[in-house]
Amino acid sequence: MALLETDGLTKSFGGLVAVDDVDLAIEEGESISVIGPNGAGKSTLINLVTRMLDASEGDISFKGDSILHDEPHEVVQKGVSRSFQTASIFPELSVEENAQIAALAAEHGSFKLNFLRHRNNYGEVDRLARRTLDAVGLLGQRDVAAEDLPYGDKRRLELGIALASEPDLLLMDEPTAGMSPEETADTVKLVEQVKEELDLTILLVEHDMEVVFNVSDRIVVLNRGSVIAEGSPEEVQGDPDVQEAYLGGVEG
Ligand SMILES: Nc1ncnc2c1ncn2[C@@H]1O[C@H](COP(=O)(O)OP(=O)(O)OP(=O)(O)O)[C@@H](O)[C@H]1O
Repeated sequence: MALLETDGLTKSFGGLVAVDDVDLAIEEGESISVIGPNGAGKSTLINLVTRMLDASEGDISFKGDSILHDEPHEVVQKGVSRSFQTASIFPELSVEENAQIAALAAEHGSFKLNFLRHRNNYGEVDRLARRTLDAVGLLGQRDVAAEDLPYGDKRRLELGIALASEPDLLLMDEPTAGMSPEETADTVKLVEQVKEELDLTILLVEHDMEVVFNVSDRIVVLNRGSVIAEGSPEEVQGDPDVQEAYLGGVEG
């Protein structure tokens, strides 16, 4: 059984079909990248999986159960987390407080605002926050205000916040956007390290092909909402439909 599966997943915005009949199966432990020219539907696909958007048609299942009608926080609690391209950091709070809030938020739904249990469980929140900061290499900066972190470390904190819910599946939307080549290389290393350490399955949306080819077991290529190719980095690279889609993207 695949960890995440989409079946005929479709999202229309008025007349525009942003995601068109997409069947995707991500096995546990895989690193998959979704690539495609601008407007191909990559972000929409992630927004459907995290339940930020309602699907028009089709189904999404996680660990074998449909999550099509779940609330976004329920999906997080089931083990799907998203990092990057979200304003998840509280700038004035310390690095550790940011991680604690993320760990608390992840528990929130399951405790149904039962504050007493929250309090009893504070040790667990604390443990999770520290484990997360350790995994992203920020434990030594736990007392620093988040806004005072250098850019690369802020991105590390964003990753830490996503990991505080102890996900099985980590969705990453352009994790290296705006980074220098060194920061990009560091991020790739970090992602691979946390994947190993925390046993993650990864779905990556990324424009930087070097990053994609470095971290992916398998690549899915979207164009105008549809999957036009799927395979290993080598297979996808040599695919004429993929080259055509990218050239078309540049011209259009
Ligand atoms: N909320 C929305 N309302 C209307 N149209 C939308 C909405 N969100 C996305 N679209 C359209 O859906 C299509 C797919 O957009 P999406 O952002 O998913 O593409 P993308 O592959 O992530 O692009 P990029 O690489 O530029 O981020 C685009 O044509 C876009 O204009």
